Amino acid sequence: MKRKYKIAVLPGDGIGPEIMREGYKILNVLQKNFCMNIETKEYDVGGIAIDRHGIALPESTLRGCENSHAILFGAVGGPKWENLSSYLQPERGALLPLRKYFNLFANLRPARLYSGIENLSPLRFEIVSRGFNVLCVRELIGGIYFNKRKGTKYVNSKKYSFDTEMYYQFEIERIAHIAFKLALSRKRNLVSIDKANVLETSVLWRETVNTVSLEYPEVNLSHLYVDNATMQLIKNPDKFDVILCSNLFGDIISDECAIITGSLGLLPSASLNEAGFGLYEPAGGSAPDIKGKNIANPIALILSIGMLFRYSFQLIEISNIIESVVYEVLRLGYRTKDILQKNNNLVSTSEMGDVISKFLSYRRIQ
Ligand SMILES: NC(=O)c1ccc[n+]([C@@H]2O[C@H](COP(=O)([O-])OP(=O)(O)OC[C@H]3O[C@@H](n4cnc5c(N)ncnc54)[C@H](O)[C@@H]3O)[C@@H](O)[C@H]2O)c1
Ligand SMILES: CC(C)[C@H](C(=O)O)[C@@H](O)C(=O)O
Ligand SMILES: [Mg+2]
Repeated sequence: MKRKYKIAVLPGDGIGPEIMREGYKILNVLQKNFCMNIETKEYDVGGIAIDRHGIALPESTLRGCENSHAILFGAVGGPKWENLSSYLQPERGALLPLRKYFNLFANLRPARLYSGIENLSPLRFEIVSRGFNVLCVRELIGGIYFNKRKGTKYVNSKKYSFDTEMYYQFEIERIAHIAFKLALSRKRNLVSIDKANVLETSVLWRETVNTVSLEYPEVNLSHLYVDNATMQLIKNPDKFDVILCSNLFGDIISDECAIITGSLGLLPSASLNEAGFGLYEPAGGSAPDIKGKNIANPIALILSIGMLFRYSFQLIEISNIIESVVYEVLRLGYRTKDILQKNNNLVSTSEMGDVISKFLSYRRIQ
């Protein structure tokens, strides 16, 4: 009997449902043309869940995710829910708890500028023609995002707020091992990013990454302060291979990596736990500014499906095919508005999904 692949689909808010529609087209092609037994079940999450169930992460959604082999996530958040108490909002009420609940500490965000489509980048051709192929490895369930010592208080009637950055050594160790292992399968070049000239957590981060590095003598490790790293990425993007960051620094650095490749709408992500269970989502958000216009780029979501097949189902060939079809379509000049250049063929969200699924349907597993 064919293995059944059960995917919990959480479209969410804003452009989430729009790009997810294109994701379904890809899954349908895999089902029909690649004879895969894929079962999808959709659940509410984020603002839409607040509207329908009163909370951003309903029990039914959590149970649905638990009963699946992987989670495919669109995006959450938007102006409609911004005035709720912060812990009830879609981001802090659903996305962060989902990451924590499933222990998804390893966030992989691969950003790549393929040759022939360097013009997608806002950087000068002479810089990007040297190449850009980076895997951002972000710690996802620790640090300043999750520490409970946070809040807003008054002292002598002066209002203040605080958040606390804190890392256990084991949290740094486990994400460092992931980054080193991934570096072994790439160019063996790892840059760890911190702010060890100022922050205690970064001193521990650097010390721990150095200790872990002793187990990976084949990997060339270097450290950069985060301010310098943001600059070096723009100046010498080709010098990076794997980047290791804390939760907050990884959030920022990964958006920078995305725009080096042309758009946030191109950056996929996988968030994994020790057992390999994963949540897959575009690195970008619900993009309220372009919601409902059929102009959002569905590629980050489609590449996230590719990552899902790679990391949760170990179907590497399927994942490679999805990736290569996406880059073929881009090379042929099909572009959504966010990455449109002169002489390109402007397509809508749904047309991009149609083109990619059509090209995918011509492919076969060897
Ligand atoms: N994973 C998530 O669910 C997630 C991630 C980031 C932000 N958010 C939420 O999304 C909302 C908007 O946040 P923001 O505006 O800071 O970030 P955003 O990522 O939604 O948008 C930033 C910019 O990138 C563009 N963009 C993003 N994805 C795109 C795509 N697929 N195609 C074309 N352009 C795209 C947007 O139009 C916008 O100009 C907030 O509520 C935020 O908290 C959610
Ligand atoms: C929406 C937000 C909580 C989230 C994060 O900060 O992790 C997003 O920006 C991301 O990059 O996945
Ligand atoms: Mg982000």
